[in-house]
Amino acid sequence: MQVLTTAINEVKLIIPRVYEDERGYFFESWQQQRFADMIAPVTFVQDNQSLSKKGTLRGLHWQEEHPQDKLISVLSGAIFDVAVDIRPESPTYGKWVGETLSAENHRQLFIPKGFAHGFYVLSETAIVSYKCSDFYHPESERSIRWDDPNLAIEWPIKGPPLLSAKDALAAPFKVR
Ligand SMILES: Cc1cn([C@H]2C[C@H](O)[C@@H](COP(=O)(O)OP(=O)(O)O[C@H]3O[C@H](C)C(=O)[C@H](O)[C@H]3O)O2)c(=O)[nH]c1=O
Repeated sequence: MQVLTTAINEVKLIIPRVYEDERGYFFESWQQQRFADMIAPVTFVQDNQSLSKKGTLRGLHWQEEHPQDKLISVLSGAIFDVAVDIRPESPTYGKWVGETLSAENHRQLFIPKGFAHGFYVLSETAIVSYKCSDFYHPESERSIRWDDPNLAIEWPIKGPPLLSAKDALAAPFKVR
C-alpha cells in the first residue's frame, strides 16, 4: 500500500497493492493494523454504499456533532472525489482537494473528521463504498453548495449536475 499526501496534509490518497493474475485481481481494501501504522488509528463503524448515474453530484456534506472519518472506495465506474477543509482554526480552512477514484485505478481517499465530502460521477454509473468512523446522525448533517464561489472547486463538470433536492438548497460556505 502506498500512502500519498495531497494538497491538504491530513487528506491521504491510498494506492493499494493489487495482485493480478489470469483470473483477475485481489487486494486488501482495508486492513486495520496497516491503516493504523500508515495513516491513523481509526475505528470504522459503518459502511455506506451508493449507486449514482453519470453527472450526479453528491455533497458537500459532513456531520457537525458526530464528525466522521471516511475511507472512500469506488467499486464500479469513476468519480471525482472532493474534500473541503472546514476546520475553523485550520491554516487550510476553505481549501479543497480533488482526486479521481475509480474501480480501475483502485485508488482510495482518506478524509478525516473536519472535512466536507462530495463527489461527481464521471462514468455511466458509479458505485461508491465508504467506511465511516461514526454512525449516521441525520440531525447532525450539514451541507455546503457544491459550486460556492468562495470554494471555487474545479469540478470536471459538463453541464448542470444531477443534485438531490437537499443539495440544490445547500447553504453557502462560511468565509472566515
Ligand atoms: C448518509 C446516510 C443516508 N441515509 C439515508 C437517508 C436518505 O433517506 C438516503 C439518502 O441519503 P442522502 O441523500 O443524504 O445520501 P447522499 O447525498 O449520498 O449523502 C452522502 O453524501 C456524501 C457524499 C457523504 O459523504 C455523506 O456520507 C452523505 O451525506 O439514505 C442513511 O440511512 N444512512 C446514512 O449514513
